[in-house]
Amino acid sequence: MKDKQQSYLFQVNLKGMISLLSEHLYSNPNTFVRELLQNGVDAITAIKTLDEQHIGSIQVHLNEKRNEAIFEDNGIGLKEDEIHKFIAVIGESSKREAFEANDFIGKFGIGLLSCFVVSNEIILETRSALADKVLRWTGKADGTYQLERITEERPIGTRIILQAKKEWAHLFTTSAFEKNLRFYGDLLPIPITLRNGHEAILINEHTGKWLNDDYTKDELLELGKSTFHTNFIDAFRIDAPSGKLKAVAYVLPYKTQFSGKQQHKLYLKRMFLSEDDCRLLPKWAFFIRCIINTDGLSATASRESLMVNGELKATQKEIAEGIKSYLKTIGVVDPAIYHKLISTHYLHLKAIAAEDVDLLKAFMDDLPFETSKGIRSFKSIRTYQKNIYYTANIDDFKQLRRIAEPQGLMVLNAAYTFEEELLKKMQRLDSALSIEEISPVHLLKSFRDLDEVSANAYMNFTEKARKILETLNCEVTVKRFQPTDIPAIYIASNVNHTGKSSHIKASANNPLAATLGAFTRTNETKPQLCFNADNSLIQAVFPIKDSYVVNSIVHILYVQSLLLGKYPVSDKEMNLFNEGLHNMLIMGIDNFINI
Ligand SMILES: Nc1ncnc2c1ncn2[C@@H]1O[C@H](COP(=O)(O)OP(=O)(O)OP(=O)(O)O)[C@@H](O)[C@H]1O
Repeated sequence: MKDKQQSYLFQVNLKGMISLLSEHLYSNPNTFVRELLQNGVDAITAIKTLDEQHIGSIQVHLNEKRNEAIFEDNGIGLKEDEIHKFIAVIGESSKREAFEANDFIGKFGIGLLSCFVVSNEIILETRSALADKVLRWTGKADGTYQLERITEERPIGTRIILQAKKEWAHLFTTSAFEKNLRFYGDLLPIPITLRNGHEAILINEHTGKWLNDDYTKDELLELGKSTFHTNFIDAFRIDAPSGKLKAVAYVLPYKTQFSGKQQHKLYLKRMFLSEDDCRLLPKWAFFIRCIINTDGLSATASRESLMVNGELKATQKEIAEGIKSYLKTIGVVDPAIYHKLISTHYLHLKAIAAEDVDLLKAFMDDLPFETSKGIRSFKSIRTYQKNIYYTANIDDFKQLRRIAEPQGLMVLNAAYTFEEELLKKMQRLDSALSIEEISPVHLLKSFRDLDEVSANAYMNFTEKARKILETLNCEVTVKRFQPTDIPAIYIASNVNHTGKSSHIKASANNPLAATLGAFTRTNETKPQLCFNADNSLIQAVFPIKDSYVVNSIVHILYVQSLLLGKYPVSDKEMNLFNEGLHNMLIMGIDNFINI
């Protein structure tokens, strides 16, 4: 090597490059159908710059016996120098630098190579609108090509002739071609005809009418039904000028998850691009399906997604605004649809309302929430009582819902995503609202202590009960609480040393027992049995002095409270219960109650 710096040119392994671009860039062997349609459309767009009145058409001739397909367009064609320059140079495109570049679908100069996936060679026969010669170019996957002149008379335009490789012969049938031509070309503005012998099928007869703003709502819904095989709740239009984008959005008639793939139909310059929304829709719009056409956004080279750039981001915002503005007005425009929308998609609406104040205002009153009195709209919750109480987790809600009822409280379950956020935002919006988080501890504080006289009167019983339950590692308390028909509540401890950790797990099923279980979470380390001094049975048993009787009653009430709280009961506890019951039966109630 000499000292002086020298420049070298990269070398390209042509065969490798063709294989890379044709076989590995595109995920689908049918891509050639799209690429050839697109070249035909672009060639017709180009000839229209010479003759505005030109009526373009694309014919696909199929010869199933010979596994041959010919794509024929009456577009601008190619001159000899253009063939050398654009067809034979990979990555060169006549469309990129053209004045009307934005009108063309292609730009990368590689699309034609997709034909090598299904065919060993590509034959292109063409007559340019700007020259008389009819030329045939034959390109092979090894990177060689021949160019010859043919004498046959030809109209202006281009034919691409492909012979299917054996393994792809099944794609060269009328049914496969019809399906693929429709899939990619159903929105193209140039008529595409599939011909097989005498048979001629027009591929895109009625398409694209929805792009006209005069299409009615019923027609849009019909289009949605035939495209997605779904009877949608509603259809509305979205315009996004940044992406020169027009879309019809459809509201799904069933609940959807917050994740999972949604099917859409995305077209770029009316050529089908993807069933994915290519990030155009906001992440919360799971309840929406769209048919979209964009004339202003760019595809990636594989033409299977959109390039993420400034226009795409601006378009995303405009689409999100479009959906939101529909949602904000639908209640006024069509109350029936508004209520259907809420009852089907309230979870998604809550997600949107959590990030958009206007939507929060528009929807909040009608959004449903789970409460201790069943599912209620926010409006009915806020009109039911002065203060709105909510729990931020499901366990607290389960614990509170039964016990809140007798206290005359409605408790709202705000454990689901967004709900607490919604409530807090509502509070900020409307200072007249009083929204407060509540927990079992709060409610327990509302349980009244006994006055000194009652406490002394019940001391004897309480002490006895304390001793009895000591062996079961359980504390005893006495309070006054609602509902009065409940004699005692078992309060689980969540600390393992009690040996009753399994009780705590099961407690979520029982609001009462679990309520008090939560109480112990604060400082208590032992479970408790809380007697209700307002309960008539407890009032009757408190004065009993007989230790034998008290023993039986305490065991029965203890196990009954466990069962009530849906806590598991051990064999030992069950035996105590049975024993107690047995004793009571033997004694006969009149023999031991001092009344
Ligand atoms: N049917 C046709 N009529 C006229 N010119 C054509 C036709 N098909 C291809 N060409 C020419 O061949 C060039 C290369 O085509 P190719 O499909 O490989 O790439 P492209 O369409 O330019 O871009 P892209 O890779 O984005 O599709 C085109 O730019 C165009 O000049």
